[in-house]
Formats: sequence, structure tokens, C-alpha cells
Amino acid sequence: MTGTDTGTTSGAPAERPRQRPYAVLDGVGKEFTSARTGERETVFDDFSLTVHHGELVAVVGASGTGKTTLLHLVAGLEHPDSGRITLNDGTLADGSPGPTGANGTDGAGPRLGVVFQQPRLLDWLSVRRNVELALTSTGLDPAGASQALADVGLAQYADRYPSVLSGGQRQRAAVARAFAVQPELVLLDEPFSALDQLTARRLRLLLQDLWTARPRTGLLVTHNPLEAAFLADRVIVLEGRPARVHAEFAIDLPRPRAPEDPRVFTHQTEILAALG
Ligand SMILES: Nc1ncnc2c1ncn2[C@@H]1O[C@H](COP(=O)(O)OP(=O)(O)OP(=O)(O)O)[C@@H](O)[C@H]1O
Repeated sequence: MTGTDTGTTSGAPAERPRQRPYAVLDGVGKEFTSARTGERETVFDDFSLTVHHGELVAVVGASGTGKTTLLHLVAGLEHPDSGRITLNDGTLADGSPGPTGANGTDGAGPRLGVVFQQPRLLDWLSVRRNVELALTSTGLDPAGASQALADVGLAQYADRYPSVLSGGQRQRAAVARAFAVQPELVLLDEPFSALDQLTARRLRLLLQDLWTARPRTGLLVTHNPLEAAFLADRVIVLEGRPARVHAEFAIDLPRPRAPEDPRVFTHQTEILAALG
């Protein structure tokens, strides 16, 4: 394991942060009805995975294996048909039919920060207002928006509208919105795959800076083995239908990491090989 920790500042006896489970999927099953054939597709069957406190787990795998579904299950956007999902020891969802919304909970689940492939900003609000809205809707002080935008290098663009920003700046704003709420869990769904290579590289470095400043717990879905090796503490390779963990890699490198570090490259090569 690396030398980073969860950022917990309490003087409690040294805890092993990456050994405490945070997100636990236990025997999860998930089926969909295929829009094309009308048949049931079992994406997950008896699937288990644990993400530990302070750990960033990257999920890679061929298209259609269920990476985004996995993220949606953890976000509470999809409900498992069977099994159980717990976040920080609280049940997020179990396989029983329950109320919709926050996946069968009373809606007071843990605070999530989510970054999607597209920034999903509200075009009629300034960047600052977009971030403020995330803060107020989670009961936080909107004044935190300025710092969150400064943290991603957007201080001087705070009062502009998303439409006048570049794609990279918009995605920076989306990252600011996700991190502004001080999330317990960060969910990243191919966050940089819509950007050109240079911009994606800069955003990865930014994400690493944010993570190094304050390590968090996270799940990153990506098609990019370099991104997985560079950012994650652990990489899982999903394969098959129903999906199973075909391979798993611990990325035991200290942060900050350099994308061109040969050790990152070695892990990238291993992941690529596992992807076949
Ligand atoms: N809401 C839905 N309704 C019906 N089928 C769905 C739904 N969501 C996902 N699926 C199906 O579940 C399977 C897994 O989809 P998912 O998007 O999780 O895969 P993925 O690994 O993220 O793929 P990609 O890398 O292409 O984004 C696919 O066959 C998809 O069509």
C-alpha cells in the first residue's frame, strides 16, 4: 500500500484506512430487458465487491460488461434485483422491492460527488451558480463555490456561462461541483473520455492533485488503462455476462504519480493484457 491515508485528522490510534470497507456489494444480481431482443440480460449475478475507505478503485472492461451499471448501483440510480449494497455500514439497497428514489433508503444517504462523461452543467446558470446549487441542495453554504472553483483553476471564469467555456473548462467545473460538496464517495464515469488527449491528461493531473490534497473514497469507470493505472489504488477488470472480476491489480505507487512513470506504464501494460 502507498503512504497516503484517508485524510482523517483525528488523533485516534492509527487505523488502516484501506482495510475498512466503505462500499460493499454483496451477492448483487441485476437484470435488464434488452431493448433489442426483448430478452432478459443478466448483467450481474451474485456479484461482490468491496471498496475500502480512502481507496480509489478503477473499473475497466469491454463495452457492455456492466461498468456503468455497477456505478449506478452504487450511486443508488439502479436497484439490485438481489443481494445487498451497503455504504459506510448503512444499507443503500437490498434485493427486496422497495421505494424508489434513493434506492429504498429514506433519501438521507451518504454525500456523493459524481462526474459523468459530459459535464451536465445547467447552461442558463453561471459556473459559480452551478456549483452553488450543488452546495445548497446538499444543505451546505454556497460560499464554498469560490474555493471549489479556485481549486480547479477556474477562479477567473466563475461568473461565465458554461457555453463560453472550453470542453476542458466545463469538465473542470463539473469536477468542482462534485468536490465542492465534500463527498464521502466520488463516482467518476469515464470523466475525461470526451476530451482531447492533452486536456484529458491535464484533468487527470488535476484530479490527482485534488485526491492528494484530500484522499477520498472513489470508483472510477474508464476505458483507459493508463488513466486507471495512473489514478487508482486498485484496478478491477470486468468480463463476461454475467460480469465477473476477471483480473485485479493493486497499484501500489506513492502519490503524486507522473503519467510517464515507467511503473505506471508497466501497470498499464498488465491491464491491457488482461483486457485481451
Ligand atoms: N436501463 C437499462 N435498460 C436496459 N438495458 C440496460 C440498461 N442499462 C444497461 N443496460 C444493459 O446492460 C449491459 C451493461 O451496460 P453498461 O452500460 O453497464 O455497460 P458498460 O460496461 O458501462 O458499457 P460501455 O463501456 O459501453 O459504457 C448492456 O447490455 C446494456 O445494454
